[in-house]
Amino acid sequence: MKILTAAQTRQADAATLQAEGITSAELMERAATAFCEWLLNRLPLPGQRPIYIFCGPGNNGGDGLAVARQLHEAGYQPQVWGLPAARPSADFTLNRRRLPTEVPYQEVDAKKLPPLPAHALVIDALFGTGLSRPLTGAAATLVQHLNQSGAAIVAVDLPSGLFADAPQSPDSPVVRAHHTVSFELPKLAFLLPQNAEFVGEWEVLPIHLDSAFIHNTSVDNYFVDDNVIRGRLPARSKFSHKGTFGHVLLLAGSRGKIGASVLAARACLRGGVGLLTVRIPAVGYHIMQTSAPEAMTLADPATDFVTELPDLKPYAAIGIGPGLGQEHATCEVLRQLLRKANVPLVLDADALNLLGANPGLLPLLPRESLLTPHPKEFERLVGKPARDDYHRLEQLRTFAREYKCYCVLKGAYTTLAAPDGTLYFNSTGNPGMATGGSGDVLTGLLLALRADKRLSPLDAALLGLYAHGRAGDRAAQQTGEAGLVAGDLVRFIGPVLQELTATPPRL
Ligand SMILES: NC(=O)C1=CN([C@@H]2O[C@H](COP(=O)(O)OP(=O)(O)OC[C@H]3O[C@@H](n4cnc5c(N)ncnc54)[C@H](O)[C@@H]3O)[C@@H](O)[C@H]2O)[C@H](O)CC1
Ligand SMILES: [K+]
Repeated sequence: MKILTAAQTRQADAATLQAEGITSAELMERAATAFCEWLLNRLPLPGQRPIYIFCGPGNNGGDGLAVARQLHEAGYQPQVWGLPAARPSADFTLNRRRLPTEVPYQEVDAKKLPPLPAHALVIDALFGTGLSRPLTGAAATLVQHLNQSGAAIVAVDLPSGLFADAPQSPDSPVVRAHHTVSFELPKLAFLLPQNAEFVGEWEVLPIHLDSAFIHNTSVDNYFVDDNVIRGRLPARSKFSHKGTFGHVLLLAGSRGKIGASVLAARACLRGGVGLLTVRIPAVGYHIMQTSAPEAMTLADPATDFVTELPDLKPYAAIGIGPGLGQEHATCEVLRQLLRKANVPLVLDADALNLLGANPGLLPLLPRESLLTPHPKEFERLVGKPARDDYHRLEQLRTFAREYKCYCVLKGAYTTLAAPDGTLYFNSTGNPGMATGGSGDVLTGLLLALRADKRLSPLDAALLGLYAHGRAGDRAAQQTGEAGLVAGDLVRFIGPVLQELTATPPRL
């Protein structure tokens, strides 16, 4: 799914009006109908809960007025409050006129704001994608009043005061919505941790914007949901053999962190790899052989950490990092690997910390390497903290472009940057996955998919991130979020990959 900017959303509206030959008021009616359908499925019967609709002067306010009319038609008695405005939009004015006389419409007076009972439902239709500057004056006072009311707030399209795709100034008030109900495509603002307190739970309802326009519009950001991923994994041919799915090498583990290498190895095996060899310090030899008997184990001459790079010839892809430690000798192994490897690399955890501590190694990264930092590791990689979440995304884009790599920033909506700077936001996963070892599982899974020659590097990465999150969602259904441990994810990799596999066309 594409993520459009506010400007592109306006263009999509215009393209839709032209392609369908409808008026902007008709499109607004469609948005209001979708919103009301969503709301009516959740509202108690009329009369049980007071509904307040706050409308701004633009088309977001116009949506609010159309919603008020439709709720009235459904038997509810909303109160509408409008911000005083010198030049309301044409569709606001039209819907103001269409508002039945039984629906009270009052102008907001910042000095005498309406009292809001805590059990009220507030619909925030003050500002949407047309917000052009931080809120001040009556609008700012009203937003603070709504936030302090304790009422449940549902925002139309965007919480008022929040920009769709840019940071807001820290002193500008923003509505703290419990739900944000938007139209057609998600907005970048919904996906950033710094906006979570304003956006609440979010939903995107279809209003059938012109699909040709959306198809032809190039964007910097994508949201990766089930529709994008399902069927991306080709079915296995009846005649495939273990060579088809590649022989991979995993360099991992150090004394006290052998578990990380075991989790990565198990995930790699469940990810469908043909053959797996693990390079591990001698202390981990027996552990690996018993915990992952399907893997071949190459013990390092050193007991506690990896000190020697094995012959790389047999391998279709190589992973390095889980539990690796940051010894000097291990850093030399990484340096040699970066110099010698001519197959896809997956780098995680201590391999990234070593890169961060030795930035001279970064230019050695082979093209299309896949790196999987969490925000702290990413900060070490780029060498400076981000000002905010938007700035971090720009750092991520720049990093991927500069080193021609795929770089994953792990977290809620884990974000993949491709070498051309495009960002892909993953939609699966849950807070239960914020637990030690879940990154090691991701590394193993990505390594298996990266070795699968049938998948492009982009597809391998997108599929791996999506499947990892979905395995986490399945696991959490059984264990609860708090009870989830990384090993639980491994069990669900197989079934999840099966679900995402392409099915042959029906006869
Ligand atoms: N495709 C869709 O998703 C559809 C969306 N619709 C709704 O339309 C709004 C966007 O409407 P627009 O008129 O462009 O903008 P707003 O209503 O958000 O606000 C514009 C209005 O507000 C003034 N303004 C801007 N910033 C401030 C400020 N800081 N303080 C005071 N006033 C401000 C500006 O001058 C304008 O007067 C979208 O979000 C959807 O809700 C359509 O209904 C259908 C299709
Ligand atoms: K709004």
